[in-house]
Amino acid sequence: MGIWILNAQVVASGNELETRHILVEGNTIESIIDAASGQPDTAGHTVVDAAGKLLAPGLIDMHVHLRDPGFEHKETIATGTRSAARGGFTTIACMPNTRPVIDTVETVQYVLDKAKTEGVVRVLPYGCITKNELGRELTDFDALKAAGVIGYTDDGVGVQSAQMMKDAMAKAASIGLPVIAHCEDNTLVEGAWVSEGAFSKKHGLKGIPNESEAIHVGRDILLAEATGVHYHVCHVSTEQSVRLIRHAKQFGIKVTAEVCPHHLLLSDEDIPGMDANWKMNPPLRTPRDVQACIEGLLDGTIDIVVTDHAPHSEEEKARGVDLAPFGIVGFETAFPLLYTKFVATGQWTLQFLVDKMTKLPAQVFGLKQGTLEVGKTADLTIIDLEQEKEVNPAEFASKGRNTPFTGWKLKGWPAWTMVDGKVVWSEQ
Ligand SMILES: NC(=O)N[C@@H](CC(=O)O)C(=O)O
Ligand SMILES: [Zn+2]
Ligand SMILES: [Zn+2]
Repeated sequence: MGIWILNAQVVASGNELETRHILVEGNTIESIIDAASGQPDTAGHTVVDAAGKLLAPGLIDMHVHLRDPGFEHKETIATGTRSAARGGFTTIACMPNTRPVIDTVETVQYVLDKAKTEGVVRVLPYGCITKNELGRELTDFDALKAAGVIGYTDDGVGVQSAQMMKDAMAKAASIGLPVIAHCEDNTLVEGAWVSEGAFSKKHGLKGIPNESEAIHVGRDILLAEATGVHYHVCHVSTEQSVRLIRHAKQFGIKVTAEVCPHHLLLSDEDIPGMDANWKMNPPLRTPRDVQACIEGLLDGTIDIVVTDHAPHSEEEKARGVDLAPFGIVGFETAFPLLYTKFVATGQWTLQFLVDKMTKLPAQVFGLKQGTLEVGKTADLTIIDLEQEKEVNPAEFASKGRNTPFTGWKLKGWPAWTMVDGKVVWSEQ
């Protein structure tokens, strides 16, 4: 007995949709048939009616924070993966800035075990570049790889020493895994929480300059060229970073990059006041930077979209902008935000958005998921492109409520998520 998904709208190309019936048996996509050839015999099978809704490969998010172990008051693997499922994600890659950080085989094992027993989506862990993310000593890359990490990163902080980064890249290159970099030069940031721009000027605040990010991007591109590593840039937010990555790609350097919905949709000029739900790292930059990120995504300089889902407790976010931690949640608003603001407005095709969240992340990180094909594992997402509702953090499956998008009226809400042939979330 399998599951027939009937009358699903699948992306053909551009904005063109085709109606398909899809049979899932066990954990596999058994057949995909053209609806024009008639209704299949569904006797003995479960039927899911997807009429009028988009069926896409399960969304993939290569940059998320699950907070487990150590910060379970912010999120757990159980709540974080449910939040991901609700956002239409079926594969997520989690950052190692937990407590303890993911810098030992035991912690990798803990995350993988917990994901298997309590998680509802695929969880791929990253391991730290340096022990405790302190930037002083490299972790055991070989042991972490054997334990199952898919790349190395000190996300949350930048690797300050160029020599340390070069050693990390050389080692990662020798064992065929990528280095994923949070790009931030601490000496240029010191205590600021917003970028240098209209908001910081208006309020007389010290601003974070664009160079604090781009200086690392430039440095690391040169180190990637020297070592031959696959270098992936986290949460690109500045015009200068986009320019450097574009140039590096033209030179054939193995660099890839990601951008978050908030850096495509918000600038520092949108910050309403001293509200920590608008505090994230990197900060919201100027409208010019937002434009550069959009252009970078459109011309392929930026390869993929990620959420950087970064839940914090309400109590932590209420400490005031100086003391509150950086970060906003992202799983449950990512697709509706980008669909409503870029696809429904005619700026991007639906195919472009779906590819940036499925096929391309799979390609960049060498995953077998990300496409809709017979014989593949059934990781699927049904999205209601027409349903319109307001962002309401009280409805989130995440423990985090920290979002600047509260009250935004959006379309394109995920309605049903399947991982490995099992329905892990359904609107009804
Ligand atoms: N993005 C954030 O603002 N915060 C992240 C860290 C990070 O992604 O650098 C976090 O762990 O909270
Ligand atoms: Zn980061
Ligand atoms: Zn992050």
